[in-house]
Amino acid sequence: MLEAFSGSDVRAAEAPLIDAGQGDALMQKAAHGLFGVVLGLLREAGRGTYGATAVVLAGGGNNGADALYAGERLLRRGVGATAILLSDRVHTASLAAFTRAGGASVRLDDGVDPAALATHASSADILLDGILGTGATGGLRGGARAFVEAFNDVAGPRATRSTIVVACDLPSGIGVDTGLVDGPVLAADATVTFGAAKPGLLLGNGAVATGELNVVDIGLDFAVFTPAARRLLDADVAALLRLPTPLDHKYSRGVLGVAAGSARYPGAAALAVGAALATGIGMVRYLGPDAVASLIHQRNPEAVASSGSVAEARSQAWVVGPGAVDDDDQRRRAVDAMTSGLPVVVDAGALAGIPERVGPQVILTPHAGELRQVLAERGVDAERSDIEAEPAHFALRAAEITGATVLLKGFTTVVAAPSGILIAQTDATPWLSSAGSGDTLSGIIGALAASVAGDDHAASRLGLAEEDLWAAVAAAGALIHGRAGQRAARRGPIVVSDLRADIGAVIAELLEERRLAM
Ligand SMILES: NC(=O)C1=CN([C@@H]2O[C@H](COP(=O)(O)OP(=O)(O)OC[C@H]3O[C@@H](n4cnc5c(N)ncnc54)[C@H](OP(=O)(O)O)[C@@H]3O)[C@@H](O)[C@H]2O)[C@@H](O)CC1
Ligand SMILES: Nc1ncnc2c1ncn2[C@@H]1O[C@H](COP(=O)(O)OP(=O)(O)O)[C@@H](O)[C@H]1O
Ligand SMILES: [K+]
Repeated sequence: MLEAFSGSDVRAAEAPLIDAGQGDALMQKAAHGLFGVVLGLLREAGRGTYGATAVVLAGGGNNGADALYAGERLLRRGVGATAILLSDRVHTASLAAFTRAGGASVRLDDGVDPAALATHASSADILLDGILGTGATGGLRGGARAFVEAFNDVAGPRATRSTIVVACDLPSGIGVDTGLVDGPVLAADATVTFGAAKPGLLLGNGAVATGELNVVDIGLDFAVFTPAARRLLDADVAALLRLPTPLDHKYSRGVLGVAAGSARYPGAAALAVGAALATGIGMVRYLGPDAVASLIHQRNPEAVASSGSVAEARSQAWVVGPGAVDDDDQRRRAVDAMTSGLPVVVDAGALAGIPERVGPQVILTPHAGELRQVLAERGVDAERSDIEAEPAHFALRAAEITGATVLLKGFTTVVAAPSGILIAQTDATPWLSSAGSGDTLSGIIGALAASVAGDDHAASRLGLAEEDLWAAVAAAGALIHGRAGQRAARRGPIVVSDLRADIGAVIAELLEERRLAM
């Protein structure tokens, strides 16, 4: 599990080492880690160090010093590096070391055109962003802001620009603890963060600006601190997957009940059932209109269908709501499932009927528009854009008010548990933003919930409290869904109903990694 600690906790973890006179050693470790990642990126781009060019952006704090020391190392390896100083008081010793190694520098002050410096920066192979680190407050200001705006103008969007931007500790322009981007941001191709990840690297637009995340160990001890956000890694998801044993039968492997679909939206139920079955669950029981059951049976004859009640259809977990609108039977089933005490994934149509207070085993899976509605019904007014800007804040708020686990969908999926823990996944591809994609996600999460429902050790295998298991299950579903999307996108644009083969393949890969790690 990747754990992220707030800027103030990182400072507190550094404090004893700095008091012991090791501040400079920490900085050298950070710079060395950054340098190593840059070498790797140059190699990946098919470049050596000789003849390659780098530009170091240095702000007024220690973040600039890390970048300048990394620049010094690059210079000594034959990289042509120059520095752009974006503050009047750049760290003296690191600038001197950079200069001694042969690096020229230019200061952005009155009379210097940011666009000219941006053009210079955008012609380099590597741009090291040492403008702002954990000392950042608010959106970019002053010369730093002018430079980043000019650079983004000149270099164009990340996907098409030629310079590789490497953020030192965090991309300048993101909120360290929130990921909030308020104004321009220097989006990175890779971020090298020191000591531990910061929450802003995992959340919201900050996660988008982070690119590939590398954590460099500089010897800080976080044992007494609580992570402010987490990200599941492959090994965590693999640890949740349940392998069938010779003693298993279809019921012991977990049965998922699905009360989804309606005369108006039959397809959503077929997608949720298909995705659940693709995870390798023991059985899916479908409850809903006969016409929807027939559609499901065209692709999944193994689904067991009826028009009965939740109490009659014995299951270990439920999915309710996808495609279920204007259908009183489905509405009743959704409420029965949510009050049954069993884990239940609540999506789309069922989000409008959540009882006032539920437990963390109830997993809500809204997109920002649906979360806006859930909050509005409980007296919290927020615009959809507010929720998109600060997804973690609003997901936590909804979890606190309802008592449910809340998974907020988007490029970055944020999961908030009522206990206050946050898990954020960035495994998806924008190709997944298509109709029916969320129905698939609920099927995957529901199947995982059914298969871990009887596993008393699942939470502790991940180092989590029992009550937070459902947040991990939801996040694991998001990882599998996102990864399946990435796999499918290699073939071309995604057709959601074709994702099921990729879901199975992703699970096979995760299980294989687990086998190799044992
Ligand atoms: N401590 C350690 O031992 C280690 C720390 N390490 C490194 O130190 C970094 C933290 O360094 P830091 O505390 O110096 O803060 P940092 O982010 O570089 O700069 C803050 C300066 O920026 C300015 N500023 C602030 N907000 C702004 C804005 N929105 N827009 C524009 N300017 C803004 C503000 O100036 P002001 O505006 O207040 O005059 C302030 O002076 C950390 O991320 C890591 O890289 C590693 O080496 C490992 C060891
Ligand atoms: N920009 C994006 N990049 C990656 N994934 C996205 C993006 N936007 C949405 N998604 C994912 O696509 C799915 C959309 O779900 P949802 O909005 O409920 O669609 P539907 O109800 O049509 O199935 C979610 O899993 C969400 O995380
Ligand atoms: K930075």
